[in-house]
Amino acid sequence: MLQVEALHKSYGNHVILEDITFTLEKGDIVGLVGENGAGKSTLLHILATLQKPSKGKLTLNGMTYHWKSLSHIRRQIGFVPQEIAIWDHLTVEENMVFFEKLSWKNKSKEELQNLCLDMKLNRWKEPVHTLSGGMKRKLNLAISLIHEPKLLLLDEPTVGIDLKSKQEIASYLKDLATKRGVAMIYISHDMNEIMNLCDQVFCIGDDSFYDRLLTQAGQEVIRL
Ligand SMILES: Nc1ncnc2c1ncn2[C@@H]1O[C@H](COP(=O)(O)OP(=O)(O)OP(=O)(O)O)[C@@H](O)[C@H]1O
Repeated sequence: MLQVEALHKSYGNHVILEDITFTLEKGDIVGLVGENGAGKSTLLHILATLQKPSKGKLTLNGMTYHWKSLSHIRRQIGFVPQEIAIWDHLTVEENMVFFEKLSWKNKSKEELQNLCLDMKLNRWKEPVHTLSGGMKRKLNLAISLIHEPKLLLLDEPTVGIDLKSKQEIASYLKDLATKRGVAMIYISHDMNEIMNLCDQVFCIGDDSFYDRLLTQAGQEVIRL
């Protein structure tokens, strides 16, 4: 479903991503790990169409990323950014309705509320500024799923979320992958979370620390 061919990204002389090539199939859940500054968020931002690569070809479900016209690609992508991107002064309900209006799918309030409940968030009528950090992350996740994306890109989505909710969200995401064929790329520094959730793991950056750690633990690792 997703093909990434010979992707490069530089800022001036600073090469961040060099010759990245990989393929993702429907329902794949792939971890993306590497040390701070390895380029994980940069790669996810490019896949999410938020940054342009310096070179390389990207194809999603047969459609090539054309950087002047990305709406068809964007419809298929859900992105959970590292920074929480929600309206603090609105309630959970108002945030969900706001983002539903921006999306191209029509969802009833009941469906939107159920999505929050799937993320273990039950503060429907409460203003976001009264929520804990972990609850805001749950809302961030629920928002990314409103338009039923085919490819879900998650940048450290569960930082600060309690362990029980984390495990419940992981099983929800696994269901999305197996039942609806959603493919996911999941950045985390939590190797237990990565090993619990992901079928295989992509490692980037110069340091092979993660490769060794995960291989020793029996995880399938691919160095990009
Ligand atoms: N707009 C920018 N201009 C110049 N350099 C940038 C810019 N954005 C990111 N970088 C650099 O690109 C490199 C990769 O950053 P990126 O955020 O992708 O790393 P990361 O692997 O996600 O790190 P972390 O684990 O800390 O989140 C870093 O060296 C960073 O300083």
